[in-house]
Amino acid sequence: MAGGGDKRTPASSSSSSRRRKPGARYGPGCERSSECQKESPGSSSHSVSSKKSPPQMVPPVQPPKKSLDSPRQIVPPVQPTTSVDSPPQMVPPVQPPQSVDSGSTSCASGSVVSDPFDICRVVSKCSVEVKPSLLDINREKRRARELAKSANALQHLRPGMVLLKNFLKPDDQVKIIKQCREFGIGTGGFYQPGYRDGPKLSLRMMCLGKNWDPDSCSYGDIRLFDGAQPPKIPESLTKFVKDAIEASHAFLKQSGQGTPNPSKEIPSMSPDICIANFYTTAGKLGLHQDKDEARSSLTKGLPVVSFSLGDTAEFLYGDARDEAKASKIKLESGDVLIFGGQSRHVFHGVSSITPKTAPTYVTDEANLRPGRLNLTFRQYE
Ligand SMILES: O=C(O)CCC(=O)C(=O)O
Ligand SMILES: [Fe+2]
Repeated sequence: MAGGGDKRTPASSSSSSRRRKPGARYGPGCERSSECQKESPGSSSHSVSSKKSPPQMVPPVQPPKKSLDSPRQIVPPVQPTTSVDSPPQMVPPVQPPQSVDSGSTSCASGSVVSDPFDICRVVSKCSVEVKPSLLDINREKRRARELAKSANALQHLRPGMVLLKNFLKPDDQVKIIKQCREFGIGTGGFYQPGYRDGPKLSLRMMCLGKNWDPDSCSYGDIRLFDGAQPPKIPESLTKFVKDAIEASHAFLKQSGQGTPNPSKEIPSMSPDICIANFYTTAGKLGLHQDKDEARSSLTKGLPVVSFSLGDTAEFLYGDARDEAKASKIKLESGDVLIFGGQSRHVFHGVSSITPKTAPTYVTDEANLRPGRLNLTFRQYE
């Protein structure tokens, strides 16, 4: 969500300097205000009504303003349920004491509220589940590997934008999910961003490397509401990102793509930020631009590299914040989308998540909850 003031800010208006930037980044303020209420019970353990006044957090310290010249783009806000006068304050995640391993699920009632949010299911000892056989899982893994070699495995969507279908191998997907789960339940892990008296986003977010703050649309070294320092991006993840960029270059070099110098079209980068989003099956993300990284990174067009894991998303992208004009693609588990160079400021968002589309190695080996995990890697400077 380094959506340069243009990303995930919930909508509202206020004259304060910390007013929400409607439509910013994740654009939840506008598009998501109603979505936040729709989480399906199976997909999320939280159900917090936005109508109640949640306990208020210590007001976040105003982070230093970023030196971006480009003005933040404000989208006409869809009226939030919040009081216009009160400055937005982050709502602390509901904090039931919880040890994930000691059981955040109950046999009687299914999963219960837990924070930090666990993106994986805790498999209940007392429920009888019909699991796919190892044979089924292996068949699906084989299919994914074959698809990765097939004709449409790489797609040049527009200058600077490449889609690598099934790029992440099934076993690597499982490892990435498990790794994110560990980070996600630890310090600085997944939380549900929200605002006082306002809707909460129907996604959980966690940052690695640097923290992206939805309120100020800027990066910092610590998470303001709890002082947590985001863990560093592990080398294993960085390697997948570099491999993906190299694969995009090899693809662009191939005859027919007309790109003699692919690293001009998509520059290489060393990620030092990762924003992880977990979408429930009701999750969405409004059209936004990612532009909160430093100006040097943006002007070089250093790409955003996005990993999709779990259920399939309908992903929109285009030149304007206009869903009707946007192109649509499906992002499936294992897909890697890269947008840099001329497409670094492309508008993009997620219009829906299709339930029950995750492969069985994701649901039954990695135990990912129903929904989608998305990781976007960026280089800050
Ligand atoms: O979930 C996705 O595919 C997009 C996420 C995104 O745009 C972001 O984190 O900035
Ligand atoms: Fe984005």
